[in-house]
Amino acid sequence: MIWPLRKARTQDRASAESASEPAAIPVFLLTGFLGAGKTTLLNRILADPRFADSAVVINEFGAVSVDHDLVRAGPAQVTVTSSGCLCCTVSSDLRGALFALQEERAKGLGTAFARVIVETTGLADPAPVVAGLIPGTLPAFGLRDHVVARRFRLARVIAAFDCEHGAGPLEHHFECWKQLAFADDIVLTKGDRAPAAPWKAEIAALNPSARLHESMAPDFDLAALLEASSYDAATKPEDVAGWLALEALAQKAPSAAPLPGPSSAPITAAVAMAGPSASRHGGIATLSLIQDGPVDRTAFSTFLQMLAAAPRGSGELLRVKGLVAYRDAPDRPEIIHMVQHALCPARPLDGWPSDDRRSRLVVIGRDLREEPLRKLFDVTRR
Ligand SMILES: Nc1nc2c(ncn2[C@@H]2O[C@H](COP(=O)(O)OP(=O)(O)OP(=O)(O)O)[C@@H](O)[C@H]2O)c(=O)[nH]1
Repeated sequence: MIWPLRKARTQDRASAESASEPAAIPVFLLTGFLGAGKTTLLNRILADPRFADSAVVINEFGAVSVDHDLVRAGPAQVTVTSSGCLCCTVSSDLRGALFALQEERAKGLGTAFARVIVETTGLADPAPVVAGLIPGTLPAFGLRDHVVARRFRLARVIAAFDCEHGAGPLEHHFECWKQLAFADDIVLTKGDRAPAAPWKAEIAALNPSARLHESMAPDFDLAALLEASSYDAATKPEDVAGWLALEALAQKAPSAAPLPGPSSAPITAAVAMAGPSASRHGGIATLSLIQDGPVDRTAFSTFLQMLAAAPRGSGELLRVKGLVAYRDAPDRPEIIHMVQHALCPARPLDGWPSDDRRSRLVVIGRDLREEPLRKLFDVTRR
């Protein structure tokens, strides 16, 4: 007789608490290597009325902002973190962004949202980001982190994998491998450019628990990616628990420094990822190329072709993205994408997406030679 009564009282208290405490907002981490198709997937999600009530956190690095101009956010609230790569600044940037979203929500400001989608940079190591979102894994700093831990929960990790250009990153960039290992869902992209089938066995062996989707498949439903759940590291490949434990150790140590990435090559390009990012992403740097006004169409096309044809000895080119306007159409900028050395079709816009009307490109690569690149780009202004 006593136990049922006690149980009932405990349940009463629990339900009273849950009535006063709003349910934690699910956070979906969207990851995948440079150019894998994260922003494309995010734009698809944001264009779907079922997910219009999403807030978005975008991480960009480099001296010039490009990424958030490529997101077609619609009514979604977009927060940009830009002090470094998310995996190196998770404690400050991501938790800070979530706290700010929560504060606005509490004050009734901003657009109401039912979930948060965080798009990481393509080089992000998912371990610190996931660790930062699982309460108790990384140290909490003050009220902010306790609020974030209570009000948000990591729901799913979604990784995009590029069937066309994925081989190089998977072989040479450990981040790519790790992004797949942490994922609940892996979206195979660019199935229109290269078949997805040959990748399935390899990816399933890497992460047997992940659900595989093909972004071009007629039955691909975005709702499957964004379903309510709680991230469970225990269901992932064994290494995942080890990487999370290492993050916790590294951050709890008094001289906490980010764990280095697999490469320790020196940074040579101009805008190397600042501060701690440099040690995690050793050797990979971002270079920003900016023209205040529109550029010459022919000269710019030559510039891109030369970049695409650049021999391996001139550095490892991983990604080029940006917004460029031509002199003959200064109010209709075009979105430029290159994934590794492959130029993607440019997408013209009806107008500038923000007040920043500079033609600007971000070039990401390893051991890029800055001077020749800048000189080549300067020609586009003449
Ligand atoms: N043909 C084709 N192109 C795609 C597909 N998905 C993405 N792309 C193109 O690939 C390029 C890179 O796509 P993004 O969505 O910007 O890739 P991302 O992962 O956000 O890239 P980062 O910002 O560098 O991390 C763009 O030109 C896209 O249009 C796809 O399924 N098929």
